[in-house]
Amino acid sequence: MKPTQSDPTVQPVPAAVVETVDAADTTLSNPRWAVLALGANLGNRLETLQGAIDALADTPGLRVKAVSPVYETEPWGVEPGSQPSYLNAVALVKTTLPPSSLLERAHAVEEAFHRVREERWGARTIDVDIITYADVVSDDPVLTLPHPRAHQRAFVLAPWNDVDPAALLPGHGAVADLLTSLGHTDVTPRDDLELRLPE
Ligand SMILES: Nc1ncnc2c1ncn2[C@@H]1O[C@H](COP(=O)(O)OP(=O)(O)OP(=O)(O)O)[C@@H](O)[C@H]1O
Ligand SMILES: Nc1nc2c(c(=O)[nH]1)N=C(CO)CN2
Repeated sequence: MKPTQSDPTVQPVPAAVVETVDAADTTLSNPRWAVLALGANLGNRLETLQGAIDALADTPGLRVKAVSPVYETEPWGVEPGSQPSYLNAVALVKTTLPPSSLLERAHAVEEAFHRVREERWGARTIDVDIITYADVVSDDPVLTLPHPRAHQRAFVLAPWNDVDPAALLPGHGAVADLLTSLGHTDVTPRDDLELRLPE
């Protein structure tokens, strides 16, 4: 960090101290893999998914490394026929952001696409969930890791399995096995649609 020129109260930090602090901050040199699930069932769903992926890619400290195929999926957890169907996809990212900052960024992206939170599992322009962050396990309700319902959701497991067939869901096992037991229930690949990996 450089001292600001304009603030006379800020003392210059000796270069050796900066180096020591940076070296201790393992996140700077140690990006973590995270799996993000995206879903949209209002508005122009594909455009919104792409916009959300592009916005995530514009985040300092975050690189989008892979984007899954797109699936058309039946709304999960609600009365059948009560909501439009979703488009779902998964993005694999590498990030130096800590989990809490990644969640903040996910929420900022949702807000940018006018996500409204009214009811649980209500229809939405965009939802960005953190499915895993490295091998972190946490039961904090603000950020539960892995996502507590990911193992029950073919709309997460099917696209995740496509981009990472060897993936493991901490505490639950291989994604491929979870998907086999669950079946590709209510999820259909949309081979006519494609999300771009940001440059
Ligand atoms: N792994 C996680 N990813 C995203 N949000 C999480 C996670 N764990 C806990 N949360 C919390 O859940 C709250 C509700 O999130 P959200 O409104 O996206 O839920 P939902 O998408 O409707 O349902 P679900 O949590 O079942 O996917 C968020 O404010 C967030 O703090
Ligand atoms: N098909 C589908 N159903 C859902 C989805 C979703 O993304 N796709 N998200 C939910 C809350 O996260 C609740 N139900």
